Amino acid sequence: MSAQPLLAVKGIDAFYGTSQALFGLDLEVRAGQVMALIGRNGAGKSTTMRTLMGLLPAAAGEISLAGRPLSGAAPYIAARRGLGYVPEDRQIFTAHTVEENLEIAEKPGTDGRRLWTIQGVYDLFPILRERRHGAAGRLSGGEQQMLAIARTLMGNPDILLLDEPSEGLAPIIVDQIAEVVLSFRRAGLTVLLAEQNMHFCLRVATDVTVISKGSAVFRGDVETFRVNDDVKRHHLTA
Ligand SMILES: Nc1ncnc2c1ncn2[C@@H]1O[C@H](COP(=O)(O)OP(=O)(O)OP(=O)(O)O)[C@@H](O)[C@H]1O
Repeated sequence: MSAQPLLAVKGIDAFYGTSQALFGLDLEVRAGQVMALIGRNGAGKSTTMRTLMGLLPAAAGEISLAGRPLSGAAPYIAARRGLGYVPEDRQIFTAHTVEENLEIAEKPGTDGRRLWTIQGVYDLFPILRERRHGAAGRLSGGEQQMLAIARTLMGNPDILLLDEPSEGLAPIIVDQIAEVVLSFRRAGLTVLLAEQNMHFCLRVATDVTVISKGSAVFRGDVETFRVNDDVKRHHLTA
C-alpha cells in the first residue's frame, strides 16, 4: 500500500449559511480502496461529497488529491483532477437519449487515457444498451442510477464518488449495483461510497469511515468495523 493517500481530507468545516454541517472532518482514501462513508441521515455524507467537488466551500481545513492541494477548486477543476461524482439526485439529462448522456460526459482521464468507452459501459450495464435510443427521463429509477454511474465512468475518473447509490431502489436493483461496485473493487478502481445501507457497505467496501454529526468517529478496515458493535450502536442505529 502506498504511503500517500490518493485523497486526503484534513479538518474540514463546511456551512450552509450560518448552519455548520462539517466539523473538522478527516478522511483518507488510498488507491484501490472502496471506502464507505457511513452515517445516519443528516450526518454529513452528501455535504462531504459536495465539499470535495467544490460545490460547497470548505471554510477550514485542507483537501489534497495525489499529494496536490484541491481546496477551493471549482467543480470542473475537481473533475479534471480525477474526481468523478455521481450525485444523490443523479442529475441526468432527462430529455436526451441514454447514449447522448454518455457522449456528453466523455473525457480522457488524468493520464490521458480513455479506458471507458460507450461499449464498455454498455457491457457493464446491458440494459442501457437496450435503452440507448430512448429518452433518459423514461428510464426506471434503477436504470437512471446505472446511467448516472455509467456517465461518470465516461470521464475516466481516478476516484469515483458515489452518493447513496442504493437509495430508493428495489432490492434486486440494489443487488445489481452492489455487483457493479464489487467489479470496480476487483478492477482496482478507487471508490468513495456514501451510504446509509450498512448491509450494502459490508458487502462491497474494503474500508469504512463512520461520520456522525459532521465528524469522523471511526476509521478502519471493513472487518474491524464489522465486529465493532460500539460504533454501530452509538453512531449508526436510530
Ligand atoms: N442545502 C442545505 N441547506 C441547509 N442545510 C443543509 C442543506 N443540505 C444539508 N443540510 C444540513 O446539513 C447536515 C448534513 O446533511 P447531509 O445531506 O450532508 O447529510 P447526509 O449524511 O448526506 O444525509 P442524507 O442521507 O440525509 O443525505 C444536515 O443537518 C442537513 O440538514
